[in-house]
Amino acid sequence: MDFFKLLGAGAKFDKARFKEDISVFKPSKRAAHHTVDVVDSVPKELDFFGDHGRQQQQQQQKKKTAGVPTSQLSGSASQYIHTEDDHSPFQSESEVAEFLKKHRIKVTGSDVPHPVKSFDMLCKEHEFPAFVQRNLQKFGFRQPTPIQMQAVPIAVHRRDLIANAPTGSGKTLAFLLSILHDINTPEKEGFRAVVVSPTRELATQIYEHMRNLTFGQKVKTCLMTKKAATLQAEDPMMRQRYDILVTTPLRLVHSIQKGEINLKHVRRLVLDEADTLMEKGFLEQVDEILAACTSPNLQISLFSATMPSSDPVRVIIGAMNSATDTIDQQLVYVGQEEGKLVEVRNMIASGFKPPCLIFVQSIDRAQELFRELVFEGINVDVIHSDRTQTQRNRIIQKFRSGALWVLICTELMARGIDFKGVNMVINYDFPQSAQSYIHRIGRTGRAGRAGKAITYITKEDAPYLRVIVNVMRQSGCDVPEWMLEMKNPTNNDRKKLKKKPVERKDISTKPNYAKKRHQKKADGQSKAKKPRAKSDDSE
Ligand SMILES: Nc1ncnc2c1ncn2[C@@H]1O[C@H](COP(=O)(O)OP(=O)(O)OP(=O)(O)O)[C@@H](O)[C@H]1O
Repeated sequence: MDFFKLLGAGAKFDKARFKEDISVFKPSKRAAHHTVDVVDSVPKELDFFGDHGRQQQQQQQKKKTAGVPTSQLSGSASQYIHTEDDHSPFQSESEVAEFLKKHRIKVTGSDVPHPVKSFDMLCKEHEFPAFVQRNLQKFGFRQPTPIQMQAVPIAVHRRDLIANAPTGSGKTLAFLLSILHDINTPEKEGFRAVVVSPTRELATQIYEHMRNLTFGQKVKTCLMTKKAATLQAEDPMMRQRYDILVTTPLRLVHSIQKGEINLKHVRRLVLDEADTLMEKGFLEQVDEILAACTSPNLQISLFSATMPSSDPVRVIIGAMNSATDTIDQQLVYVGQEEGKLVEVRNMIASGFKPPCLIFVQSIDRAQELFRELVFEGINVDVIHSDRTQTQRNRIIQKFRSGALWVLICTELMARGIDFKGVNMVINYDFPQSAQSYIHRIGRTGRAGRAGKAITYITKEDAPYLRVIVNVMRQSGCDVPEWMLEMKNPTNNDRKKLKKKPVERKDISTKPNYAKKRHQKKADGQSKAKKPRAKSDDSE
């Protein structure tokens, strides 16, 4: 059977150019004789639907809408933000069940509080202070997204919570509102709420969001930077001035270890991108933070777009991963490593719609790609954890303002960062896990906007391709049948990939002799360079 005849939307394979590679993608014998159960093959923690039925429904729906421009699909922005005509309290449990179904909200746990239909209902029923509703209006939040409808009422009832909702679906506002319900006036007893997030960029974004929500109020939020930590260490009275802390784990652990911070009054702890924070490296730090939060009233909330299965009250927002309908996901086979540069250059030459984020798997590769693209006549820069904080802040600000068209980045930028208008994400290097894929492509298609995600595949990536294909299929993308017949990587393969990325040739169009000369020079310089410090960032 010629599997490549079956190529459909979502995958680009130049059969003439790569004819020798076709065998790499031949299906496993086992798979070729079975109907593939897509839901089964998606990692358990990402199977948010848990029902194959919806999967098929989605595929049928997709077929019906084939050919319709992405921007017209399912009302785009309305994917998360539905305007409810009826704001009256729920009359019966069956009405609640219907509402949850309509908004694709799944809740597990006992005695779960009802969702709310609007911010008005939320603020009235749960007695939020008046400024919250005022500031929601002021900053343009008219109608809650599904995660906000359900997670906030749960949290205000002082329940521990695990919340899974797609990238760009408003999780930040959900946990900030839950904190503000409890902590909305200054009490001068030090931090009473802590939000932990894996990167400084994300922490800054959360801090700014909270500043907007508390606009005009005396309740104070502190972003734990090096400077803030030093100031608070020098003057312990400073610590009493703040009520809410937003921090990265390592920064907070430093302060705890030096005895510069007291978390005994903390009664709300939020872990954002919680699955990352539960991974080795961060977990030890999170343990230490938990040990320092000694209040018997401590309430913990975990938020992420990807999360392993476990128990407490759990809210799952149905759109499985990221902006299901709003991200047009494509795979492009490029053969060898060199094929990627050809693709990127073609894209630039043929005109593309910036802003665009390009993900690579290491800092070295980010720099290499930058050196290649800097002469292409586009505004491009590169961000990773070896750049200074000032540089990182400036680059993000430039990218946000549109002054930068292309931003090359490492995994550092994969999570949480809210660039509203990103039109395209390119996975220049194949992501190391389904989770990484979901978060990376989730930088586009946010809050209902349309976006495009392109993933380059080389021969070396073929054994792992199914990981992404499963996610694509589960989010309703058209995936050619032959891809679904490919072998699933074993759990060991997955673990291996997660630990160490695929080895790749340098990104370079320089001839070999020039590379050697350059390498000699670089070796000489690196002897003088000090080793890279371990940072908070997840790379
Ligand atoms: N109720 C709302 N109405 C309108 N816009 C909203 C609403 N809630 C959030 N947004 C906007 O949606 C965007 C995405 O929100 P947010 O960054 O919280 O997503 P997220 O779910 O945390 O995504 P990720 O998993 O990628 O971190 C933000 O620009 C935010 O301001």
